[in-house]
Amino acid sequence: MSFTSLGLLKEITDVIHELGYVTPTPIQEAAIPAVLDKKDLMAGAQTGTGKTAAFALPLLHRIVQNQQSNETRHIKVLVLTPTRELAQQVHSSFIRYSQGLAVNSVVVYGGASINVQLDALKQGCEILVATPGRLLELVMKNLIDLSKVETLVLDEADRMLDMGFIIDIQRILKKLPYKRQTLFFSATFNDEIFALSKTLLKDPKLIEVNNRNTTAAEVEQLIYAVDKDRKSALLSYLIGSKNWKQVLIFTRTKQGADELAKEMGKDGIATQSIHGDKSQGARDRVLTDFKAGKVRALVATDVAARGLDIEQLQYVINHELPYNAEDYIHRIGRTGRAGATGLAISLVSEKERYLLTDIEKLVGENFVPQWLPGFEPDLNKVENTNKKREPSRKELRAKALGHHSSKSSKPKRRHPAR
Ligand SMILES: Nc1ncnc2c1ncn2[C@@H]1O[C@H](COP(=O)(O)OP(=O)(O)OP(=O)(O)O)[C@@H](O)[C@H]1O
Repeated sequence: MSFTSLGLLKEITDVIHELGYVTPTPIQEAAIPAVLDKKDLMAGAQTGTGKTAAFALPLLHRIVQNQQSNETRHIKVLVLTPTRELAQQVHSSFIRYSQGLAVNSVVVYGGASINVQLDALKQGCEILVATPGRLLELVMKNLIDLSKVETLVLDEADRMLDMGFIIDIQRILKKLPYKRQTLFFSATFNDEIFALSKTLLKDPKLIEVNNRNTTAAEVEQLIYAVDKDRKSALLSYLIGSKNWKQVLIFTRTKQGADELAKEMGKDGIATQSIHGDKSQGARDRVLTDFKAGKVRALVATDVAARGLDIEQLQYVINHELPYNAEDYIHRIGRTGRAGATGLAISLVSEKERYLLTDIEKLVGENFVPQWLPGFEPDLNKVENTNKKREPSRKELRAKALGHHSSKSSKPKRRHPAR
C-alpha cells in the first residue's frame, strides 16, 4: 500500500515522501480513506504509530481540494488536545505536512500571550489547534469564529472527555455547526468513552488496528520490585551504571517530580522537571533542552504522558505507577515510536502492587516483578519490625535482679488526658 493509492493529492504525497515516510502505517491505511469520505471516526491504534498524520493528511487534502480562489480564510478544522505541548506538536505537524500548500495553521493554548495568538488568528487560518481552556476564553470573549468548522478532531479523545475537560468541551461544542465531521483518536478507549461517543459521533466508523488498549509492540517492559525509600537510589544506579543519556521519568505528583529531580542532581545526573506548576516558558525550555540532549533526565508528571514525540527516546521509567491504568500505556509509549525499539521500567513498591494489577487487567499481560541484585528487600528492616528485639545486657541484668526495664513499661503520656 502506498500513500498515493490512498487517494491523497500529489502535492501532499510529495511532502510526505520528502519527510521520509515510505508506506502508510496500519492506522493511516484504515483512517485516511474514511476521513476523506467525511465519516465520523472512533480510531484506536497503539502509541507512536502515526495517528497525527492519519487525520492531518486527509484533512489537508480536503482543504486543498475544495479551495476556491480569492476565498477568505476561515477555520475549517479544529483539533483539541489535552496539553499545551501536544497542541504545539500537532500544530508543527500540520506545518510540516502543508509545506508548499496555501494552508495556514494556528495554535492557541494557555500560559502564553493571548495577544500574540490573536494576532496570528487575524492573519486567518484553515486549521486551529487548541487546548480547551484558552479556546473557551476566546469563544466566551467572542474573539473567534468557529461557525464554519467542518471537522472537529479530539486527539487523545478519552482524556479530552474525562472529568477535567468535559465541561469546557461541551461549551465549545455549542459554537460549532451541528452538521460536521467529528474524529476521535487515541491509543486507549474505555467503556465510558464508548457511551459518550454515541452522543458526539454520528454513525461512526470504528477503527481498531490492534486489540483495544494494547501497549506499543516495540517497547520492552520490565518491572522492578523495590522498597519505596530505595527507589531514587535504584533510579540513579540504573541511569549511571548503564550510562543512559536520555531518560524520561514519571512521578505522580508535581512536588514529587521536583524532589526527585533535585535528588538525582545530587547524584550527578543533569535532571530537570516538567509539570503544571511551572511557567509555560520553563516547560517549553525544559522540553526543548531534553529533546536536544542537553538534559540527561526529565522527571515529569502525566502532563508529558500523552502524545509527545521525542525522537530517539529509548528509556522511560515509572518512578511511581499511575493511578489511571490507561496512563501507563501512554507513558511507556513515549518510547518505541515509529518502528524504533524502547525500554520501559517500572519501579513498584509493595503498596503499589494493586496498581500493577489494574494495569495487567487493562493491557492483558502478566508481569513478573524482579528484585535487582543489590536492591533486594531490606531483610534487617523486616526482621527488626517483625521479630522481638534481643534484650540488651543491661536489661538482662536488670531482669535477673528483679528490676523493671523502663523500655518495657508503657510510654508515658506527654500531656494529661483530656
Ligand atoms: N507512515 C509513516 N512512516 C514513517 N514514520 C511515520 C509515519 N507516520 C508517522 N510517522 C512518524 O511516527 C512518529 C509517531 O507519530 P505520532 O506522533 O503521530 O504517533 P501517535 O500514534 O499519535 O502516538 P501517540 O498515541 O503517542 O500520540 C512521528 O515521529 C511521525 O513523524
